[in-house]
Amino acid sequence: MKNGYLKFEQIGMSFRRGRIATEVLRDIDLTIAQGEFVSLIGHSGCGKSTLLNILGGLLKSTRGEVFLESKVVDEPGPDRAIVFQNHSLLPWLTVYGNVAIAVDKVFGATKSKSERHDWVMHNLELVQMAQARDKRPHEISGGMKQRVGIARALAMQPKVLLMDEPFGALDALTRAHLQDSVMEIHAKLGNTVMMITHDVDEAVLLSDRVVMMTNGPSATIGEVLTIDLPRPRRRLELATDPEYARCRAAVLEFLYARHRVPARAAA
Ligand SMILES: Nc1ncnc2c1ncn2[C@@H]1O[C@H](COP(=O)(O)OP(=O)(O)OP(=O)(O)O)[C@@H](O)[C@H]1O
Repeated sequence: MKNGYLKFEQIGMSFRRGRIATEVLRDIDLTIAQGEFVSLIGHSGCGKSTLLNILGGLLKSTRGEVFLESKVVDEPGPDRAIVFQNHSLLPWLTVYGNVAIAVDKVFGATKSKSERHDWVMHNLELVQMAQARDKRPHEISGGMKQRVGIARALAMQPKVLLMDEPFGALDALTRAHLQDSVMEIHAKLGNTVMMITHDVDEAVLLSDRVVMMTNGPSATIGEVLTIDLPRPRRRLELATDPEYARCRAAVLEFLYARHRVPARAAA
């Protein structure tokens, strides 16, 4: 595991509306090792998506830089694939076609047609969606759509997988299945992952570290909690694990005692 693989250095972000600038993020310093799974948690509106979009190259920070393998991130690229909360599949393409379009774009010049086909199928198998290859998005469930979105992102072989509340729109059971799949895939491939979540259990279950953000405006990193639970992690066993309970309590304490949403804090 290489240290300092991904670095946020003194990131600040302000949005300007007319003559008024609002500072959303300030002084974000974070170093992520290769293969690490990091979750970002914080109250709504604190700037989690803004930070992820800066890493994705979709937004340019007003201060500071992001470095991936020592190179400045300043535009979107296939080395940082994003999975959004609401799948962004193309409705007119099949499950296969939705993954193939990304594979053709990234590997069109380096892999043959049959290699690309095998690679699409390999990634659909990783998320258990190979059987549904000929279906279109409207014919499959929300959880299945998210699986295809994850397959498409993984198929790009990104250096970093960015996930913005990837399971937020799913029911609890589907969510649990997908969390297990993501843990298995992470164990198999060793991807570096940065995931936004609002779910404390999800953050503790999946992550090597949980990055907790203070409330906005001018949000920053309040605390970083290392989750020292051995892998593979099994949710049923963890339910009674004292270290799991300690980590969970630490995140809850940060969010609901020390950084309550302003409206409630004032109440
Ligand atoms: N393009 C933009 N222009 C102006 N303000 C923006 C823009 N994007 C985000 N903001 C503001 O920045 C703040 C942070 O937004 P962001 O979406 O990053 O928060 P978040 O923590 O991801 O929220 P949530 O958990 O609700 O998704 C909000 O106040 C939002 O209104």
